[in-house]
Amino acid sequence: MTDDPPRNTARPPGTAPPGDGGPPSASPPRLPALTLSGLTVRFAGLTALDGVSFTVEPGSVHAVIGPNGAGKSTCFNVLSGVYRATAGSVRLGDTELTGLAPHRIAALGVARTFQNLALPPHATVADSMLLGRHRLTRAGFLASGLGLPSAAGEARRHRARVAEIAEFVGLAGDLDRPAGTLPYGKQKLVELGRALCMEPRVLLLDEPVAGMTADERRRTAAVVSGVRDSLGISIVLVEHDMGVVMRLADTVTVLDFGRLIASGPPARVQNDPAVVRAYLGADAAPDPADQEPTP
Ligand SMILES: Nc1ncnc2c1ncn2[C@@H]1O[C@H](COP(=O)(O)OP(=O)(O)OP(=O)(O)O)[C@@H](O)[C@H]1O
Repeated sequence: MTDDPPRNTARPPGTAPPGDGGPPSASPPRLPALTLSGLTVRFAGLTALDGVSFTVEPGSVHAVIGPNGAGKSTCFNVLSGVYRATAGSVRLGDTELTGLAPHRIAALGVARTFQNLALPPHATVADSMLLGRHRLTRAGFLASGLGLPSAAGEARRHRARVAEIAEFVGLAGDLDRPAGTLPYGKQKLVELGRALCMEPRVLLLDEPVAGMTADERRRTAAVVSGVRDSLGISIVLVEHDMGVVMRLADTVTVLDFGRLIASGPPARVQNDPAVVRAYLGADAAPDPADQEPTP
């Protein structure tokens, strides 16, 4: 893969995607913040998330990091509706997401990618990405089945939007290839493209660069920052690659044993003694409480 930044050929979210019917608007509406308040998840005696609260500001990249077992995936699974919170809430703007089924949360504009590839193995890149437009499709089963002009027109508009998004993520030349035959890094970009095809307001990225070569990591990081900068979509990023986290994130929240131990700009969080201790062990950084007071 090359390392060119993505070209801004995609329309911002909320500006009438093809097939969605509404008028295009010149300036995108202000996107809502995603707010987690006191989020707690317990599994039979184990507290995987313990009263976690933070806000993902609109149009920002918010990384959630922490050692293995810290609760990052649990947090993602609650945000996307796969797990139910034991207590606390998740809101997108004024809309309560807590307890909604995954498809309802997706319909409200929260899209996610998965840690492991979840692409249909034989489908082309274009068809895999079209799956992301399912909820925006208006033509009924009958109209599509009978090949009515209205359905054909809508299908054409969806394919045009898929082509725009493919260009944005750097897959314009791969649309007709079976997704399963592409290099791993490009397959992950197909997943990202499919999530963008949902015209999301919030994108949840679960370890987007895991298993990639250095080149693929750079390319994917450039696409992710393009999604924020050009499309204004809020991104929640769970990622173990600290280089990518520090480069991309506007805010970093650190979890450890299900608790939030630090949250703030990357440079500050990186030097937080509690974070250093969580990653490197109890002896790695002095606890300020243990230090002799200076005379
Ligand atoms: N469905 C489940 N049932 C029981 N325990 C679970 C379940 N999902 C997660 N856990 C437990 O909750 C804790 C947090 O797990 P989680 O997968 O959220 O951590 P993580 O930070 O994503 O870890 P990793 O970086 O290894 O993926 C762990 O102790 C894990 O074993």
